[in-house]
Amino acid sequence: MKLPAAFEAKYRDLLGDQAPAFFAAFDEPVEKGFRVNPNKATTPAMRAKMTDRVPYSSIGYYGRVNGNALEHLAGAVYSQEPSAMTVGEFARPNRGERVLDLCAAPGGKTTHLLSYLEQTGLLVTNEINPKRVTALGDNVERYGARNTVITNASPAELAKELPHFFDRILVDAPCSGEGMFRKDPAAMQYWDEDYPAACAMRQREILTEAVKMLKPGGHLIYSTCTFAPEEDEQMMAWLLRTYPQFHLEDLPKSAGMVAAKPDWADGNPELTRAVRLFPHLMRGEGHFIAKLVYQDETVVVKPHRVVREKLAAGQRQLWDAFLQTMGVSALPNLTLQAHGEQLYGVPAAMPVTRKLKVFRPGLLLGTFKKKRFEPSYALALASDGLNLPSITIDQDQWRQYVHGETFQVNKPTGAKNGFYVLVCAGLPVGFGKLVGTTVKNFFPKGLRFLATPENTNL
Ligand SMILES: C[S@@+](CC[C@H](N)C(=O)[O-])C[C@H]1O[C@@H](n2cnc3c(N)ncnc32)[C@H](O)[C@@H]1O
Repeated sequence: MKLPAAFEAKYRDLLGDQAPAFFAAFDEPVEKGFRVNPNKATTPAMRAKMTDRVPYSSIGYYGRVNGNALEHLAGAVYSQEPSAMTVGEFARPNRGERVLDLCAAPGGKTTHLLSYLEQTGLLVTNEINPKRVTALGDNVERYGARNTVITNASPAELAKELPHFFDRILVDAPCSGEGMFRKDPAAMQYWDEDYPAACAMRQREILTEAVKMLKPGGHLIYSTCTFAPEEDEQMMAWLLRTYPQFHLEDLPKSAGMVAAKPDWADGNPELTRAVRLFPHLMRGEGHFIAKLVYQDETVVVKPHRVVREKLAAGQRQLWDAFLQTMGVSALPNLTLQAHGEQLYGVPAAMPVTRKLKVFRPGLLLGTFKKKRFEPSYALALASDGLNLPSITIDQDQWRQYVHGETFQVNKPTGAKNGFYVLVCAGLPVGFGKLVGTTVKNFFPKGLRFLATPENTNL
């Protein structure tokens, strides 16, 4: 692979006798990987693929999955390059925590964090770029999150609204992308020898805002997919010098990971606690990860006001009537908020914000039509554990469903006409409306495609 000459010269110098192996790795094939979602069912097709486990992740595997397969569309698997899985593993949140993913699209790390939050606590997942936030929304929807708010804000805008609020913040920083040259050679187009320094300036701005949002005792996880010391060791050295309240926590180095290199920055030995991933030393692309703990006794954390319910009396009646047909009295840990005709369930832990650009204030529950409530696709995908009425369909019926067709089912004994979550191989795949033995199709029009056994094979 033809690498930029200045890149080669830089790393020949930095890596010394390791340089030939490093450059040779650029001509090796890229490792593919996928994660399974522990909050969803595991299908037989998944089990057949879960043979070569990524050693540092209990939910990660080497191998490739098909984006059109049932398991992907229903959020049971997520395609992710194996090295990128280290970030979610080192960032691993505890149940109930308030977590911020500050640079989140398209959502690889966000879906990983969701796997460990198990629908508890709060995940605020943010993407500054309005064009990229849609993909983040799609992945959060597929993963079936009920504890997530998606914002489309700058780090400074978020920091104004949510000071010292989070237990854990992930900054998966925009970077010079050198670690992705092998996987995505187009990344080289943007690169010149000054690019890492320009990226570092932006990373310092992002980190300056991120530190304002951590609770004392909270954790900050910083990651890049570049080899550039300016954005890796030097960024962490700058942070430790600027904010003495931060300390690096030691990350275990396994499966070919190596310690970060103090002599590529200011010599601070603490930097060895961070991790570097080199493609010539492990099965994956280039990454850098550091985990910091914030210890500051002087910070006064002000209480945050939680979001209140907001919906008109008529809307409340329609929602209650819908819940009654579903046989449940309420959905746990969600505050109802109508935005026009759309009803959202806002995670109960979400505080009031005033000037934040919010892309999704929570889980979209559905839409108020004239005299009825129509449940959303997102609610069906997030329905694991909610005990909503369901109808089991087979793979042929699922293919008809994603193509937008109506289809026939064996009516479950005593089943009334109305909305049902359709479940295929244990996975909720969307709503259907049962009328007699016919299922009317509520699969989103924009997602429909002609599915065959071949093109939907996992
Ligand atoms: C490495 S990517 C994130 C990948 C994502 N975490 C994932 O795992 O799928 C970095 C993201 O930072 C965003 N970004 C760019 N400039 C930013 C800024 N000034 N503040 C915050 N995020 C920024 C980019 O739009 C991009 O989506």
